[in-house]
Amino acid sequence: MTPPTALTIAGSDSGGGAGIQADLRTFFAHGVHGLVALTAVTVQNSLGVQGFTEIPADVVAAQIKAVASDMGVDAAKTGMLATAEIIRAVAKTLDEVGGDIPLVVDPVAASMTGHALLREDALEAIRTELFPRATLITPNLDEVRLLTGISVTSPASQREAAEALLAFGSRWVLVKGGHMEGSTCVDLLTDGDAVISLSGPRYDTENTHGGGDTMASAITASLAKGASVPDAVAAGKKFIERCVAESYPLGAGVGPVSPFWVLTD
Ligand SMILES: Nc1ncnc2c1ncn2[C@@H]1O[C@H](COP(=O)(O)OP(=O)(O)OP(=O)(O)O)[C@@H](O)[C@H]1O
Ligand SMILES: Cc1ncc(CO)c(N)n1
Repeated sequence: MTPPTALTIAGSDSGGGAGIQADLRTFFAHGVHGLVALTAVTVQNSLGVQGFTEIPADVVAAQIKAVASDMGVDAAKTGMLATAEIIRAVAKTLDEVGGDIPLVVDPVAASMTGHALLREDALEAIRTELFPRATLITPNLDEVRLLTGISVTSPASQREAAEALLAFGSRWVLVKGGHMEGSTCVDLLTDGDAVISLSGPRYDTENTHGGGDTMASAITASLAKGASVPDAVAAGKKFIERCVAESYPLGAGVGPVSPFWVLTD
């Protein structure tokens, strides 16, 4: 039987733990066929990002059109978009191929080691071009600070930030709390009416490379299967928790989260 399809519009991680590699293995783990529009090639390992080169914006647009026109896209997500030009091309192309495709925008600005994955003017383009088209945006706390100026340190400031982000026009906002202090990891999901707090244990591991990408692509896979946003996010939270719990060391730096448990569960 033909499985649902999910499109990732994102960069390649040569280390295999983040970017399109994380997205494709997460789609596979959900029984969803992954489609790819590659935006950039990063030179990256467990120690960080050594550099990247972007794909021409018209080639990014052509990849989206090629798969959407022939195979169909049940849900899409964006990760590393690299430049404002690529962001504008992605927004325009998504409008052309079907504005009603559920879209998860993970506003990737930097790797977890702090290396920029976005040229300087591009975060503003994500905010103005993609957020209004998004079903859900999934910023981490660094991205929240860059986008709103709010430093999230408490449940109250997490909620304040979520409301400020909603004003940029996405249907739903998920403020991820992976970088907050404490023995639990609390993510906050809201559409302005519903406010849903998703809390889980914080696992004691350094190996969280690809965690944000894996969570956003798990949510996208559930949306591709027809789940509602709250159900897709709740399932994504369970999925990423297990992937963090089973993460493994690889290289001298930060190892990746792992979806391999689905093969033996
Ligand atoms: N140590 C941990 N234990 C359990 N869950 C975690 C841990 N770290 C992060 N998470 C969860 O993983 C998901 C991703 O969160 P996080 O805030 O780390 O995203 P991110 O910063 O975008 O990821 P990345 O590390 O890939 O940049 C969230 O649901 C968060 O609660
Ligand atoms: C290609 C790529 N996309 C996203 C991230 C963020 O995890 C990364 N490190 N590399």
